[in-house]
Amino acid sequence: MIKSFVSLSRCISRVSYRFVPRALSTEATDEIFDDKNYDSIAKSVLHGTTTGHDLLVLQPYVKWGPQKKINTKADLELEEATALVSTLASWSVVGQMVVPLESIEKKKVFGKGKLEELKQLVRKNKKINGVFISLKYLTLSQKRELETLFRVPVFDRFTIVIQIFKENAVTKHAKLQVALAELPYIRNLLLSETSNVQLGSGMSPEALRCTLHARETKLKEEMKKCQIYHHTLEKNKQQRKIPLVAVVGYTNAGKTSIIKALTGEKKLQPKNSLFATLDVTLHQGLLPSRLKVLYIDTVGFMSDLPESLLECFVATLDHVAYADAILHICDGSHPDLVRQRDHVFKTLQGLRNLPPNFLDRVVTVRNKCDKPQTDVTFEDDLPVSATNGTRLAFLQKIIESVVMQTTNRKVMVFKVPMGGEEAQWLYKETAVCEAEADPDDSQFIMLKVVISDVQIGKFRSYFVKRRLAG
Ligand SMILES: Nc1nc2c(ncn2[C@@H]2O[C@H](COP(=O)(O)OP(=O)(O)OP(=O)(O)O)[C@@H](O)[C@H]2O)c(=O)[nH]1
Repeated sequence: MIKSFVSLSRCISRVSYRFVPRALSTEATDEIFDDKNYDSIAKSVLHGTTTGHDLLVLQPYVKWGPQKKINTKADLELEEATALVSTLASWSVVGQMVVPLESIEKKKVFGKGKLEELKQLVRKNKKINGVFISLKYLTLSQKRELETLFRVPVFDRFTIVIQIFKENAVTKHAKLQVALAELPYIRNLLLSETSNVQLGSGMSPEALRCTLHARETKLKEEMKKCQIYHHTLEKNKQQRKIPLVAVVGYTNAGKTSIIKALTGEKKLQPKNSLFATLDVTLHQGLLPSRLKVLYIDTVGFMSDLPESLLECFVATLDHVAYADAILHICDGSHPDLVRQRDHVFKTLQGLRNLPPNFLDRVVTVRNKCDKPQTDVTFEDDLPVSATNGTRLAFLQKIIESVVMQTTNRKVMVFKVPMGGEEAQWLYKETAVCEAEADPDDSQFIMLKVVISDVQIGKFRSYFVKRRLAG
């Protein structure tokens, strides 16, 4: 099962067009990222390479006690870890195993006996030129000890995921986020243990601190310059013209596919790849009443990601807090559905500035219902399929009812003069669902519209009050 998953994701072409709305796209100028001093430091700990690595993937698994994980199985975690590696172009998995432990050893991760076994395995197998230990972080001393023992570079989840982020970041905004995300990791790793462990970069801790600080300042300045996207959202939020629907979910659940199906936006290119979307993008769609909405495609979630990596990306989720509806996409065919679903809910609840009754805005759908499903069911989740369109029309109705409620919109019928300024205003400012001539008076038209309280107020002051005053 694991093998077939890995080979499937390998077969999928990685060369695909990523759509970034024109106004939000900013080509990266590479000078900002080109910093030789910093690059040598980063290389010494991240082992980034363009030629890739052939990895042995080890999934440590605590059998009991407080470190034991609930809601998942070691095999599923191993599957996710191998899928992470397979996401990287020119990296591959040459071996994979779950390593049962009584607890995670502070110094060397594994106990003495297990370590000896692994050392023999790695040294004997010439195909292995790196080991991925699927834990959030390894300390510098753990990394160095294991690298000395195995004689190949050792990676943790941070170093693998940061590679994926680097490969997938398209816009300058995303590239800056990734560059900022790795700084705390490098700082913690290199500066927390300098007394016992060689830095490897040949720099004094002070020089290292200065280099990291200078880079952070430079990246943050650049980041400020490229906030176009956030301004667009902010502006929309203030004007509250077009409702926002944030689409969130575990990575690879089908967020982009659902948006593509709901908007008919042909350029969107879903990928069978983890963290394919790193740039938060906006896509316009129409609800059944012809009300326009903006769908926001967001960065996929994944559990066991280091906090420093998430922090930068949580900023991209800020707008979720003021979205009018939140569409939570789950992959109903995934064996680890329960853990993935829980993780997304927990992350959502941890977001800043959440409005009261935030959960009332969340519509949870169980995507990929065209595939064999895991046997766990959640009563309220709507089974849909982005691939064959199952229940998408019904989903749009649900989104509409949530949006209508949160934005105080309602359906109203206006009888206005045919071709008059009231009719023009209603066509411009509201969503007109139906229009028909008044059967009793052909000079008038009946417009059925979706209109917000604010718009009703405006209509009154523009037309009704004026008419009464006149
Ligand atoms: N069978 C089936 N496959 C689907 C469905 N929806 C999406 N997929 C596939 O699932 C994979 C991931 O889809 P995406 O839409 O890129 O997923 P995502 O959640 O946006 O992924 P990230 O950007 O990595 O977080 C792609 O190979 C899709 O073709 C579905 O309803 N049925």
